[in-house]
Amino acid sequence: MRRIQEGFTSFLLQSGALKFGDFTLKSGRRSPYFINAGAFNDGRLIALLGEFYARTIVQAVKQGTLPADIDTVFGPAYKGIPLAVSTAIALSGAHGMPVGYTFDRKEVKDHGDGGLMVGTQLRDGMRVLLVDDVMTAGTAVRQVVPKIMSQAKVTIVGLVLSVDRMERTGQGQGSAVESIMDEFHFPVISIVNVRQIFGAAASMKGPDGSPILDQRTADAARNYLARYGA
Ligand SMILES: O=P(O)(O)OC[C@H]1O[C@H](OP(=O)(O)OP(=O)(O)O)[C@H](O)[C@@H]1O
Ligand SMILES: O=C(O)c1cc(=O)[nH]c(=O)[nH]1
Repeated sequence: MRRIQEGFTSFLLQSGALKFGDFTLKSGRRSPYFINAGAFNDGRLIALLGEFYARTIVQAVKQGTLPADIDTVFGPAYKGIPLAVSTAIALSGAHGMPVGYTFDRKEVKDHGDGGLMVGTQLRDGMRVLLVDDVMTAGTAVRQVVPKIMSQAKVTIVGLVLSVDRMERTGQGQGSAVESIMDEFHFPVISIVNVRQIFGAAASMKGPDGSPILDQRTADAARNYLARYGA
């Protein structure tokens, strides 16, 4: 797994998906780093991303954390949509795990095909695997789970993320990921977490041989995690 984590950190940096600066998050927190899944904006990058998800899922199936018989991969709109599609392509192709893909509309469509969901329609008894890019406070997941369950009696078998930001949500010490696992009783697996990203990036050099992480960025990240990290 360590090789996946280092490879994925390089991928985040090279694609420009991992940015350093000053970002206001959905939770209102101001973060010195940000993962922008919108940077996976061409066929090669999104195919590579889908392959990282597929390899993580296959590994979790081998370890018994996820079941092998997943019916559909669900990505919450909007940025979850290309994740679900690229993961379904990678699983169904090279990994021999045929699955559907599903995503929600943010608004219900009342003409044509209509409905709230696009792709494989959810039916009672299906096993659904959620994918999303990052988790900070867990709000996106808390919003989408009831939406899924309003469609059919499915089992959500787990959630796979690109990055667990490992942030505390309330006064307690636990992370948002831990709260979601307690609340919904499914495993949450991340390709990489924020501490692994900074651990791997610390020894990486740019094309000109200079360190990827300058001291100021490393200090800002450390301070942010000391304040908000689980
Ligand atoms: O754990 P949380 O605090 O919910 O934060 C993380 C979520 O926020 C972002 O989505 P956003 O709602 O901005 O939607 P988008 O996919 O339409 O950009 C991101 O894609 C995650 O889904
Ligand atoms: O918490 C968020 O809003 C958030 C954090 C992050 O790193 N990336 C993102 O798209 N959203």
